[in-house]
Amino acid sequence: MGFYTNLPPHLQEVDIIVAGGGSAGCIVAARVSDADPNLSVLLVEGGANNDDNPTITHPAFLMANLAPDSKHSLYWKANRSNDLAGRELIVPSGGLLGGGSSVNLMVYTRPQRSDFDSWKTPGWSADDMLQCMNKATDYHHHQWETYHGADDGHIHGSDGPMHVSGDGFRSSRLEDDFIDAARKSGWPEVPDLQTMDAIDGVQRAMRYVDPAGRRQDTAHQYIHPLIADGRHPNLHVLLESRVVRVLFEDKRAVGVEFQPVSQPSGDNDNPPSTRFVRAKRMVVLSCGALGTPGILERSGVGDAGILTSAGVPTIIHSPGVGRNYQDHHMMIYSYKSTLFPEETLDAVCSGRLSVEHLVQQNSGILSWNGVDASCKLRPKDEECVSLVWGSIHITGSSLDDSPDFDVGFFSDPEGSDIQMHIWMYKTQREMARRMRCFDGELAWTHPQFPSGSQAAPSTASSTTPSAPGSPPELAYSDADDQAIEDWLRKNGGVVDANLNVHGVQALKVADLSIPPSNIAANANSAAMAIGEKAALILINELELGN
Ligand SMILES: Cc1cc2nc3c(=O)[nH]c(=O)nc-3n(C[C@H](O)[C@H](O)[C@H](O)COP(=O)(O)OP(=O)(O)OC[C@H]3O[C@@H](n4cnc5c(N)ncnc54)[C@H](O)[C@@H]3O)c2cc1C
Repeated sequence: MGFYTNLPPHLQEVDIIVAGGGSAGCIVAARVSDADPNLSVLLVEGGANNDDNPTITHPAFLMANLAPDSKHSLYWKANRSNDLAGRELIVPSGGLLGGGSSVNLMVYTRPQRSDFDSWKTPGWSADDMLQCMNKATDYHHHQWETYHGADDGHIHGSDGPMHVSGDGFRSSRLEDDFIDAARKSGWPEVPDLQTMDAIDGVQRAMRYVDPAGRRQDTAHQYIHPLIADGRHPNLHVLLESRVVRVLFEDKRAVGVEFQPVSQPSGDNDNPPSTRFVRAKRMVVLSCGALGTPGILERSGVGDAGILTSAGVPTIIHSPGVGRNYQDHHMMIYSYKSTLFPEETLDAVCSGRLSVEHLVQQNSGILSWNGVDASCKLRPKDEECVSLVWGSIHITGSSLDDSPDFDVGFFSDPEGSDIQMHIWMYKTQREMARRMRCFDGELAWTHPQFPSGSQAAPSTASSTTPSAPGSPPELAYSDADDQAIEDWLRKNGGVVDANLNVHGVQALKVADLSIPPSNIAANANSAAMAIGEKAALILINELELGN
């Protein structure tokens, strides 16, 4: 059977609990349960099953999962921010089995080599992570690609569960138009921008969509096949059950407390009823960059001051938990075009074409995610450097206490992060203006320039720090530098290179909350690589399959 919304009596204790069934969590649970049939694995997911749900499997319905009332996404409300004109930003993340991979835009992009190497963590170099990304993917080369002999089969994966293709519906006229306009703006077409080295160009987009037009999410590609094949009775998935906290005995993780979604939330006088499940060998947290910090803090692992204010007894003072939140800022500027309606996703998104009609007709447009070209453009150093971090912390011990969530966007006192956006705005606008189908800006999605302005220029200013004062400079040896780096890492870090949470035993984290710094790409490939890496670490440590 494999899927439950009520934990059956025989599953009160398992070997491994994976909390959170998203991009990384599904991979961890599937790989370790497949490695050893004697190992019982329980994946606990807060959201619903995604199995064969048409709004998930058909790429064209992607916007339905991001509607304000969608049960497929979680919406994290940030604090009101003066840096954002007084707005309370909402950050979405996946909220059902498959997590972000079930609701994302399916764009296949990968980090740059320098992103991984800058983590400076043994075992997590760009070469290590390339192997993990490739383990997850089966890349279908498209007819337009010419590799100049570069791809000897090692750049992209060829036998992983997640198919990547450029097949299915494409709005070819628009795609060619954009690529041509980018070239006129000085950005050439590059056949493959996902080599981890290529940069400064535009590419015809590849997608996490298989050649038959189905979304590739980690639940459909890793979990469902194992549950269906009848050979993995050791893999169990508990759905609609939100993990509240990790249970500890003598600082060893021994299970989790969870709250079935069907339970009323309760209040101070009548707290919601919760349940428990025990893990004999390991608990792995994989609830995402916004979900995992709260679980750690409710469990007593976090900054002691924050835990005390929230009424949670401290088990380990770990000041890095919930700190250093970084994200990709996404701005959408829209343009009017001379395209025909069938060359856009408008009719699907607006509801002019119904889901039922399109599915009945098996329409080709169902396979389309609306992204036919993408680019990776690097501004010059003097144009911007963005190093702004936010944070997310609990304010109370219950799942329903709203987090204290500071996105940190645009909060750099030097303004470097906003300069990045100004650069991006101008760059994309020059491309759009060079497209043949360009028919003007959709004004309300653009900045409101003063009347009479030609919408010009605000240039980035160099923000070189002032020179040090009069004392002679200290001389540092390489070993001194390493010592400083180690101290900084320990002070801010939450997990070690094997994903163990500092200060406790039998607890690991495997999701996008662990990277020391952000990556320059859409994040799904990195999240999946973390899942593959975590599985390798667990299989090795627990000597599974031997
Ligand atoms: C709208 C959107 C569009 C995106 N587009 C792209 C794209 O085109 N290409 C790309 O590469 N990347 C894209 N991304 C990013 C990418 O999908 C995510 O970065 C990635 O899925 C994160 O993986 P994760 O494993 O860290 O977390 P998630 O995939 O978010 O997994 C976390 C899981 O934990 C569950 N959970 C949370 N709290 C609890 C709890 N208390 N108890 C139990 N379960 C819990 C959630 O329901 C979820 O299933 C997009 C993301 C979003 C939100």
